[in-house]
Amino acid sequence: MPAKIPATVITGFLGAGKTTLIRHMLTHAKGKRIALIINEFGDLGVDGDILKGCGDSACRDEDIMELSNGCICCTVAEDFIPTMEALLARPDKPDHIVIETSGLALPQPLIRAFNWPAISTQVTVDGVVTVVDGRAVTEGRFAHDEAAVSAARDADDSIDHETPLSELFEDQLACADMIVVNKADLLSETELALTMDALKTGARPSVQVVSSAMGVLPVDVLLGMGIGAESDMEARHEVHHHHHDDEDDHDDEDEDDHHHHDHDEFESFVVTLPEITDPKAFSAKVSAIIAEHDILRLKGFAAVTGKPMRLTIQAVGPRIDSYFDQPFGTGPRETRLVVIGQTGLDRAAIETALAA
Ligand SMILES: Nc1nc2c(ncn2[C@@H]2O[C@H](COP(=O)(O)OP(=O)(O)OP(=O)(O)O)[C@@H](O)[C@H]2O)c(=O)[nH]1
Repeated sequence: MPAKIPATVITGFLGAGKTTLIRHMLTHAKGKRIALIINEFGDLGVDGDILKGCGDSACRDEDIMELSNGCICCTVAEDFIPTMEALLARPDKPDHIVIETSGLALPQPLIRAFNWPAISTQVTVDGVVTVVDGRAVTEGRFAHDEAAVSAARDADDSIDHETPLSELFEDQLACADMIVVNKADLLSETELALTMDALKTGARPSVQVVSSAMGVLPVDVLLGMGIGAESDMEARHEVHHHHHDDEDDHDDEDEDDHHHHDHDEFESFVVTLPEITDPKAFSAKVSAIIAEHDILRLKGFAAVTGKPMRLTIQAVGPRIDSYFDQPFGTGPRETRLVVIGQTGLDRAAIETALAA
């Protein structure tokens, strides 16, 4: 039997730094051929675009496969499995497969899909890497106080104290074989140490917790964890159930209902604008709009008058980043931004404010 191809799943909340980490990995995995499957929330393939054309890469553009933008947990059967099968049917097989889940995905159904016969005979899960925005965690953006929650639960089983945000975050952590506390550059040494300790305390004993800035980690640390064993799959499963143990004993179907529900909590839309003239002023305005409308994530590309390069705009919560990344291709010179938030965003007001 030929050796199975190892697959690494990269998960983590919106804007944690998954794409940044993968980009670093692809440009430092010399000699390996990596195939990449991307599932992004929102209708604009920003991540795929950033990863394609990143020059000296272990992944050729044709080895980057983007899943249609549905939620990966709900479309595993229709989308992910056929994509994997197509990849595995190619004559030139990759050395490693990397899957980037959307920041809003619950990774569990995806991980279970590796047990499908057509896949399990050829691919093994090497590890699940959960990327965490160290700054957001330190600021308590996903906070929920573990002790307070369990005390309240003990007092009254029927109370659901978790917001969808913290629940998603915990599910992503529960699946991890390795937790990467990213954005270490935005933390003091003490903050970083405290955050890492807190994550270690909450994780299974075998889980490694490492830190990074801009996703810089040795490729061998990320790929080649060699944790495909059934026992670990079981462990992940159990931790997952543990987090929902307020709802008795549910089977897989219940879980599917459950995350359908989670995904109704979020929405996204794309705003298309003409060229912008003043990137600084535009960034400042975008920041203000994000704060006013409680937008979780905004990203895309802007056309700036007089500049041949397109301006990549990335905002995660209150932080906004912009940089010129590559020339406009053949596409129209326009500004396209994807806006992601919890359901109830005032789309009309956001569009008007951005266009003003
Ligand atoms: N300061 C700092 N910024 C970072 C770091 N890692 C990523 N970023 C920035 O954070 C923003 C989001 O990074 P991405 O890599 O796109 O995050 P992601 O997890 O792929 O985002 P989604 O795909 O939208 O969920 C970008 O502006 C990055 O440049 C880091 O370690 N430090």
